[in-house]
Amino acid sequence: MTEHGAFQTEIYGQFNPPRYPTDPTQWEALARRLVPNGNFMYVYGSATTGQTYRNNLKAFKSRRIVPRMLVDATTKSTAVEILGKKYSSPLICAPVGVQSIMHTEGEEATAKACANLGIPYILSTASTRSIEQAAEASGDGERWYQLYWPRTDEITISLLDRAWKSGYTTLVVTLDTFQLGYRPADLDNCYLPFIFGEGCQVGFSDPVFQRLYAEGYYNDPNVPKRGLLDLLGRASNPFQACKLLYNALTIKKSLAWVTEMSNAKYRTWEDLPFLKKYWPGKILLKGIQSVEDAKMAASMTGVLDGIIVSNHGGRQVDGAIASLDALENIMASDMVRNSHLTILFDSGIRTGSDILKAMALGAKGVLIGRPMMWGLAMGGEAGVEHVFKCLRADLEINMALAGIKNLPDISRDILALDPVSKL
Ligand SMILES: Cc1cc2nc3c(=O)[nH]c(=O)nc-3n(C[C@H](O)[C@H](O)[C@H](O)COP(=O)(O)O)c2cc1C
Ligand SMILES: O=C(O)C(=O)c1ccccc1
Repeated sequence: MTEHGAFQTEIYGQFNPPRYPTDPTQWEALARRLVPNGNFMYVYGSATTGQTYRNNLKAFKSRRIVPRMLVDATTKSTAVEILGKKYSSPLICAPVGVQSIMHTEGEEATAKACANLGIPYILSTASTRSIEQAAEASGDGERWYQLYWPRTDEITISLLDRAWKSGYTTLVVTLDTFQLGYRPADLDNCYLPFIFGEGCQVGFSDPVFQRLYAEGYYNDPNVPKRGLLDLLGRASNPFQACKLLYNALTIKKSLAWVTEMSNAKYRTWEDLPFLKKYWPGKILLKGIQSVEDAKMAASMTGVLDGIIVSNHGGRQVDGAIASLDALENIMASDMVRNSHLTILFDSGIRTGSDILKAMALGAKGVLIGRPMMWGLAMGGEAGVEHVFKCLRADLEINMALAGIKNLPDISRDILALDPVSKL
């Protein structure tokens, strides 16, 4: 556990200027300059008009912290307990796919940064590293596995088995992305990394997927087979022929894996006990926004351990409720508040005071998405570490200045609605 003010000294006790900006509002602009435009836009982008994304941020701005004075804050601590384990801060790394588009070290860099700081790392099913590679990078660190629930049960069982054997302790089942949202930036840029196998490593390294693929399980009898000569005949030189052949082979395999990953649409609440049967650890549902769904989750004692209130960073439903508003609604339910569920939150967290606001509304921990990716773009492992260190110092300092001694004591009484935004 960290001592009083430890995160603040981590940032202030430096004799040289920091390598990366400490202002959270500068990370995105820096990342924009550092990576190719298509890659940047994939991470930055959101659904259709971007209104859900903007609403996520606005929901934070419309709530203001009302600081209390003459509170003895000498024992201030950002420590929290999540799912029965103690952590020095409520920060959690969000599951983010295709991290190689931000930095060549991809998920390995993020996993190492999290392990160095004692922050739970969540590996996405859409990763550019296998379950085992990411586990090795995460070492002794706490790690969770995010599931895009495959269509084929045998593959689901294989993924769960690999993850458990590789030391992942908690399963995060993402429900809101059984297909990608309508994302104009990627459509205009023709940007879809998975088609070329980027982000398919969890599947490509899976023995069951490999076997099924080799057995022709994914061959669609309705699609006429295009002959090899027909394909190669379209190339104007041998180099292009090799490229066409390579792409055709990868695209076929990628499409097979993407089909596997895009099938949560067939799942209902009744299917959840299946996961419990094959997963000995804790299970969280990610992507809950409605009070009704939160209540459903609360009724599933013995199967579910918690929910992550999230709208996927505004990337899925355009015009959806801001995630912070959803959290407030959900926490107003007595049934949810008094249930066994651990409530986590994401979508729109950019600063330490945002973390305070989400916790004041009832979150026990918060997932950081895009800011972590900007850190990855800025400097790989060191960049991700920097972003997390800044966020937790910012949290610690604002907490003390607002008169909050311990995060578990925080309540919504410290919040006021911004009168301007209500106009
Ligand atoms: C580039 C990108 C890829 C993502 N990939 C996944 C994923 O594979 N699985 C998942 O559950 N969530 C995924 N998410 C959603 C994040 O886990 C998280 O919900 C979201 O980024 C939070 O919003 P924020 O970016 O405003 O912090 C992704 C988000 C981004 C930006
Ligand atoms: O882009 C995303 O938001 C996302 O969740 C995802 C889904 C599949 C592959 C890669 C990322």
